[in-house]
Amino acid sequence: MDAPRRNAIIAFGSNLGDRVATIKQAANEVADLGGTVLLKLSPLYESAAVKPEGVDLDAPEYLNAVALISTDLPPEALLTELNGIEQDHGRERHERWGDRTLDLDIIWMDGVEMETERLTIPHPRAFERSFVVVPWNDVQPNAVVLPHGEIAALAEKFSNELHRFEVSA
Ligand SMILES: Nc1ncnc2c1ncn2[C@@H]1O[C@H](COP(=O)(O)OP(=O)(O)OP(=O)(O)O)[C@@H](O)[C@H]1O
Ligand SMILES: Nc1nc2c(c(=O)[nH]1)N=C(CO)CN2
Repeated sequence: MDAPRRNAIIAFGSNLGDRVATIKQAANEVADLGGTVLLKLSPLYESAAVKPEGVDLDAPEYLNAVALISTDLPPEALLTELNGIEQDHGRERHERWGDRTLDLDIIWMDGVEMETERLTIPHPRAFERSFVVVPWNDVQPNAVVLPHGEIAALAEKFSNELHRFEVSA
């Protein structure tokens, strides 16, 4: 039987190195994954780094974006592929929420609710993050994820916490 094909939201974050190039390349690499189509990529947004102690204005600022994809990869296989792309972009893990060249998270997959040691979907912290919710609303403005509600309403609430990052041609 064919593997089920699902839409999913992938979040991109970068606050080290050439952030624009890294996110653009990573989006192309996600689009090139087997069984996967990139349906929409949001604009880039810039925001201060959120650390476990709160917003850190001394840390390099983040660029964030999200992609709406369609994929027949099962969740764990998709995570493995995303972790590989992070590694290819020099991702190092030191402390929690530490500065990074590239972070790729699975935010949501249609019809998937799971919590294992390796993977929680929907991403448990996504709905309190302006840098996820605002670009998510750009690519999927009709999304509703219970119990959180309409992504458009959450995005409206958070819209003053970050700004669009214009990339020159
Ligand atoms: N939905 C998810 N998407 C990506 N990774 C996840 C998810 N759920 C659980 N994980 C696990 O989280 C681990 C740590 O990921 P990572 O180091 O990128 O965390 P982080 O980005 O610093 O923090 P946060 O999870 O709050 O965004 C990953 O190795 C992965 O196994
Ligand atoms: N502004 C911003 N802050 C963060 C981000 C991020 O993507 N953007 N990611 C984190 C861990 O995933 C922690 N803090």
